[in-house]
Amino acid sequence: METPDKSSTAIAFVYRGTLVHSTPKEALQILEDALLGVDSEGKIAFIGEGNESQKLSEVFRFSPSAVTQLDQHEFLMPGMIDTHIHASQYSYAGTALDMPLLQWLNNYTFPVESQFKDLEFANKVYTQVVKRTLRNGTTTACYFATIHTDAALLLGQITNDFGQRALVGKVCMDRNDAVQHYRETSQESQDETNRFIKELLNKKYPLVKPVVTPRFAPSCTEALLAQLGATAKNNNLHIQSHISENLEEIKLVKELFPKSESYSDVYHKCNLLTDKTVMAHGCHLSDKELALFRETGAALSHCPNSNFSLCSGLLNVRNVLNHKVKLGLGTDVAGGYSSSMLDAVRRTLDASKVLTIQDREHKTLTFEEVFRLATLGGSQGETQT
Ligand SMILES: O=c1[nH]c(=O)c2nc[nH]c2[nH]1
Ligand SMILES: [Zn+2]
Repeated sequence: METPDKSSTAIAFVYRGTLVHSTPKEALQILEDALLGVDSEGKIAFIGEGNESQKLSEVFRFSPSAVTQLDQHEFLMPGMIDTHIHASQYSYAGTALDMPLLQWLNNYTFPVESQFKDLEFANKVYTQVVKRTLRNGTTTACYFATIHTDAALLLGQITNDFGQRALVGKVCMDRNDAVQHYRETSQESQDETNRFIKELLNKKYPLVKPVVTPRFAPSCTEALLAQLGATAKNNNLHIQSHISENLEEIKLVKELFPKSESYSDVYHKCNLLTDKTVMAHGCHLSDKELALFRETGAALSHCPNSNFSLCSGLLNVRNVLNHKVKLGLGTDVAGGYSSSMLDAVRRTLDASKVLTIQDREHKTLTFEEVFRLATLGGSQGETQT
C-alpha cells in the first residue's frame, strides 16, 4: 500500500477487482483483488489490497459500502497513449492506401488538409476523431492538425471539452511544390506558430498543450526548422515530426540537405532532437542515428499500421529498445487505417513476427512488452515536463 497523504482531496470513487498495468521492471503486472481509490480531481489516491478495505476506508475516509466491485471478467488498465495521429486525416481513414508516402501526400493528404481553412469542416472532423479515439481507450493523443492556426486551436478546445489529454500541433510547412496553395511562407509559419502557442497556452486548458510541429524535413526549409527549434527551446515545448519513413523520402532529404550527414542530423543541427521530441516512424534509422536519439533523449513513435499500409518499411523495435531509445506506439491515421491503439498493439506484434520470419535470431516482442509500449512507453515521450 502507498503511504497515505492525510491532506489529500476527498475520495470520489473506489473500485475493487483486477488491475492490469506496467512498470519499468515488469511489462505486465496483474493485481488481483486490488483496491483503487480516485480523488475528486480524477487522480489515483491509493492502490491497496482488497483485504485492506477497512483500514483504507479509515485512512482515506470513504464508506466501505461505496466500493464498486468489478465483475469476474472485468479489469482496470491505464488509458492508452497514441503518440502520433493526424486528426485532420480522420475523414478518409481506411481509404486511399494505394500509393507510397510521397505520392500519397501529394495526391490525397495535402488536398484534404487544405480544406481545414473551413472551420465548420474542421469542427466536424475534429469532434469525430476525438470522440472515436476516446471510445477506443485513447486517453492521451499527440495530434497533428494542419497549417491553419484557428482550426488547430479549435482542436485544442475540442480535446479539452471532451477531457482528453493532448498535445496539439499546428503543422508547419514552407515548402510544397505539389499542392502550392497548401503551404506557408517561412514568416507566416513562424508568426502563426507563435500565435498558436500563445493563444493555446492562454486558454490554460489543464490537459492540452501545444507541440511544435514541423511536418517533416522535405516540407520545411532549413531556416524554418532552425526557427522552430529555437521556438521550442524558448518556450520549453514538445516537438513532433516524421523521420526516415521510406527510402524515397530519405533520398529526397539527402538532396535537399546535402551538408547533413544523415536525416537525424538535419533535425539535430536545428535543435529539434530534445528530450521532449517525438519522431514518427524511424523505420530506416542507422544504429548511429539511434545513438543520437539516445544521447539527446528524443523518442520514437512506432506506427506499424501506417508502415504496412504505405509499404514504408519495418521498424525493428527490439533494436530501438536495445539502444535504450524511448518508444511509444502511434496509429498514424490516415497512413494507418485504424484509430484504435489496440490495432497498433496487434500490428506491432505482427511487424515483430515478420522480422522473426526474416531472421530466426530476432527476438520477437512479447504481448506483455507491447502492452507496456502502448501505455507506459507512450507516456515517456509525451509527459516529459
Ligand atoms: O505517415 C505520414 N503521414 C503524413 O501526413 C506525413 N507527412 C510527412 N510525412 C508523413 N508521414
Ligand atoms: Zn504521420
